[in-house]
Amino acid sequence: MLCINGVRQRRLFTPEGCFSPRYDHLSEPESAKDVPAQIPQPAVGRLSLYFRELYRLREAEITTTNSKELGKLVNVSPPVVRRDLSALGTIGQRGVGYSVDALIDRIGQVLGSGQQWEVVLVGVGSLGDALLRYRGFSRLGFKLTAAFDIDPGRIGSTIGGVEVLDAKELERVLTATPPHLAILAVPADNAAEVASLLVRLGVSGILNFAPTTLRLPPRIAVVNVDLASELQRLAFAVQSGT
Ligand SMILES: NC(=O)c1ccc[n+]([C@@H]2O[C@H](COP(=O)([O-])OP(=O)(O)OC[C@H]3O[C@@H](n4cnc5c(N)ncnc54)[C@H](O)[C@@H]3O)[C@@H](O)[C@H]2O)c1
Repeated sequence: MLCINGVRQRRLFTPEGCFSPRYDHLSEPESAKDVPAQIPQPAVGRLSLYFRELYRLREAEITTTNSKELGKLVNVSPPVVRRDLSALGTIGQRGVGYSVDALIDRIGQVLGSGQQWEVVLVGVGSLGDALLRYRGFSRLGFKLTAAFDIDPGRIGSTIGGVEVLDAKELERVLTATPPHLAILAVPADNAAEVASLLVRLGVSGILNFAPTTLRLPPRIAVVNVDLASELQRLAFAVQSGT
């Protein structure tokens, strides 16, 4: 589960658990004009899964799909697929199904992948190193532009094509080219301080891997990723047979 940290005013998710696509920190892209106001949070998770599978279909040179096929790929029923996709507007054709390209465009538009997001990484330990090497971000519109660490053994190295800079350079680099998002992969004890600095330097959203709760202004979107909690949920599911 991605745990959404509380944000009181401009929310990524509303109190009802609905996703409100946000473009408030950017000049509004053309695509944002046609984005549904709210989407239930579970549907957002499914849209992301459809998106991933649609990419696979496109790579396999498959040009159309339907709710049955898509549902099978992400393990949900065809009516759920149809409901999720109809919330995005009319994109399917009876008897023909959905154009893979059109669906990728539309879901990408709604989830914000139809635009380029600049992302910085802070903390290039074992986790940060793996994230820098991961090739899956770019196709979703996320560009890792810079990485920072305090360890002299890491500074100056290039990982996944990104040079690791001294964290002392954060202010200078981010002031020159403010990123939209940041990934925080520092130890928990240092996370709050780094997060506050990132916010002061203009970052609007933080993907937080540090096992700590960040207290940030309500306008900042925070998504906490906690694999240990996920394992705990899995163990619970196995134990309780759910
Ligand atoms: N969410 C998850 O599922 C998950 C999984 C693994 C690790 N973690 C967490 O992610 C974080 C990173 O884990 P790791 O295994 O890579 O740890 P690590 O110790 O290997 O790496 C942490 C890195 O952060 C750097 N660092 C420390 N303070 C910094 C600062 N102020 N500015 C910039 N860099 C700084 C360190 O030099 C080090 O390179 C930890 O908080 C860990 O608990 C989360």
